[in-house]
Amino acid sequence: MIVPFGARLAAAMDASGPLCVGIDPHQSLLEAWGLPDDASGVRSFALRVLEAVGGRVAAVKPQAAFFERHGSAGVAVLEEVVAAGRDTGTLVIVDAKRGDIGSTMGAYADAFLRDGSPLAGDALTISPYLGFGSLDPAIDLALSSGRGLFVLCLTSNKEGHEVQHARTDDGVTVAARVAARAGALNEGVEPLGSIGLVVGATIGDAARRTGVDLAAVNGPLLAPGVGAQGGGARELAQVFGAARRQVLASSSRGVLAAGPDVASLRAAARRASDEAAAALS
Ligand SMILES: O=C(O)c1cc(=O)[nH]c(=O)n1[C@@H]1O[C@H](COP(=O)(O)O)[C@@H](O)[C@H]1O
Repeated sequence: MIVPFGARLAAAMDASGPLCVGIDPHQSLLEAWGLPDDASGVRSFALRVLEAVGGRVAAVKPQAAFFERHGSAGVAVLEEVVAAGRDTGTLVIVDAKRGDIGSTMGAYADAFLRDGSPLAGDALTISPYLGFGSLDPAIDLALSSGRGLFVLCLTSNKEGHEVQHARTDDGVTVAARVAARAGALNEGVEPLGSIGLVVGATIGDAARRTGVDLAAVNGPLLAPGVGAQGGGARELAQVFGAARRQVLASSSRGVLAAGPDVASLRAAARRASDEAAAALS
């Protein structure tokens, strides 16, 4: 029986706390860890993070760009990391932020969401800014394979408002429309739907200002921006309010800066997870 991603994530957050550790092998971090800026360095880095946090946090999120910048050898490492992450029992969210017209989106869906594909983790980040309907092939495949999606809604970067806060002909903001479409797909699903949103921990009161009803999404809310971008306990509580139980706080550099020592990385992840749990309880 296929257990949907939303149910698997809810169980993982209950068991391990509401933290996702981003695996972002920045050039500067590789250097700080004494690793070469090539695919072998990225491999050592990512496997070290998995050794530290695999099976101990709800999810990990390898950021595809940092693997892709090393070409096919880097992509092969991403495939290895997706498999190794899943082997630890921790959910793997592949952060590739894909988005394209529907027919091409079908090919991305095959790559990142189809059983047997080496790049398919448990969930994928995707962009709805070619129109929410363009995501249909990914939504169909995610739901039929027990995987999840995190659709960019209110992102943590300062430029996101240009598109996300814009109002459509009927006066509804783009972000509110994205959230409503995700909510419709998750309607009535217990304990949590599988079509999540990305809502940055740094957005302040933007959900209220844009008319986004986060609780009504009834799906997971991936909250990057924790740690290095300034999101902390106060920000998480402020941004998410009544939707707190849906939040998966995500930190990359905030945890990774504690490396390369495994015990230090593990302790940093524990602290971040405990802080997020306290802020979201
Ligand atoms: O989808 C994401 O994960 C994401 C969305 C967003 O709005 N903001 C954001 O920072 N991210 C990702 O989250 C990670 C943040 O890294 P740190 O700032 O080091 O914690 C990066 O991999 C970003 O690409």
